[in-house]
Amino acid sequence: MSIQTDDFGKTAPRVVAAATSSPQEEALERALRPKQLDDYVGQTKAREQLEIFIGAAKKRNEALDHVLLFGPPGLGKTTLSHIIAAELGVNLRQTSGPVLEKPKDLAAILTNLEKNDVLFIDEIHRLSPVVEEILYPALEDYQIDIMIGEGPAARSIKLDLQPFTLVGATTRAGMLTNPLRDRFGIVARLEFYSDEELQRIVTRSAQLLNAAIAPEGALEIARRSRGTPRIANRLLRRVRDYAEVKGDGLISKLIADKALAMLDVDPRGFDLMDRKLLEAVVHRFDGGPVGLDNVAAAIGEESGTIEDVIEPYLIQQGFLQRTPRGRIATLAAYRHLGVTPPAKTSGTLFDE
Ligand SMILES: Nc1ncnc2c1ncn2[C@@H]1O[C@H](COP(=O)(O)OP(=O)(O)OP(=O)(O)O)[C@@H](O)[C@H]1O
Ligand SMILES: [Mg+2]
Repeated sequence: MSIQTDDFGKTAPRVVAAATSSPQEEALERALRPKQLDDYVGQTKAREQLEIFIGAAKKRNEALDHVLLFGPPGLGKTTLSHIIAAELGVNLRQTSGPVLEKPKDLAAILTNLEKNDVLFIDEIHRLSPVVEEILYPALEDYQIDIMIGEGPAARSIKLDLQPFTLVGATTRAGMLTNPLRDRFGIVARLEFYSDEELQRIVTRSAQLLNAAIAPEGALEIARRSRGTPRIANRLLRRVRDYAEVKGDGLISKLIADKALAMLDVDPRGFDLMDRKLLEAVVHRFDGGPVGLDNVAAAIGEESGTIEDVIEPYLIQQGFLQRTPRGRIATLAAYRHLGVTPPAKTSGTLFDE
């Protein structure tokens, strides 16, 4: 039994560069997904760690320690979980936090795992407390307590499980309960990719899609993908269409540039929502600091989406700062919008 995990609870309002994927896109993504650690570009730290721990677990014929993968959408958490199972040479069971409604849903999956299998729970921060409860002894002692029968005749029995590895993925590590977080032996934070890494991903994907691409064309797509492989692959497909209709099929820098401009992806890779957010902070809140909820109301977006999907890249790129008093637009944000920054600037406000 494997469970589809599509888009539970994820909002994907952005047409151009939403980092979350739609069900149709899932199928396309599967085709482009690297299958081995060697093909997994970037994330050097996470990859090196996993290489060692996977090697050691295999040598001892033991289950790999439980792994928590966290980071913004589209950076390769699901991909990495599949690779972990493939490298270990074991089965992968896939489910997600919101799908597991009752303890028995999880119990059914756990009791069916074979020795050293990988159980992948996506959006693990959305597990219900009662389900999480039965996960603790499973993770620690490979045992679960389940209730048999109902009413006065009900009793709890202990079941032994096969040793297994839980791979949990989340965009919000902060929302995990402490007892759950503490049970992961390996914690890997996925980072935004560099232009060069994304260029390699785009080039590889173009090959798989049989699309002709110039290195500068691949770089142009890479530079405008918000550090995110999912977006890079998505832009590649759109640019390929453009190249076929408006050009001779080759994805050159010029073609990529024109296609991306048509798609409203600006030279920094920001899309409409990114610009809307920066504009709101700059124009409506005088550059901040402004609280997340106020920004959310101003741009008509859920605060969770802003926090998980939109702002991490803006912060990483130095266009926005997250402070205890709220969000602040940096000098780079003013420049990007072509707005003159206010004359009076406190020192901390604009250190880039
Ligand atoms: N390191 C990588 N090398 C090559 N391609 C990658 C890499 N990481 C991700 N990709 C590509 O990006 C796509 C999206 O990755 P993936 O689905 O694993 O992201 P995710 O982190 O699970 O996102 P979400 O949080 O939305 O579930 C994959 O289809 C894959 O083709
Ligand atoms: Mg995923």
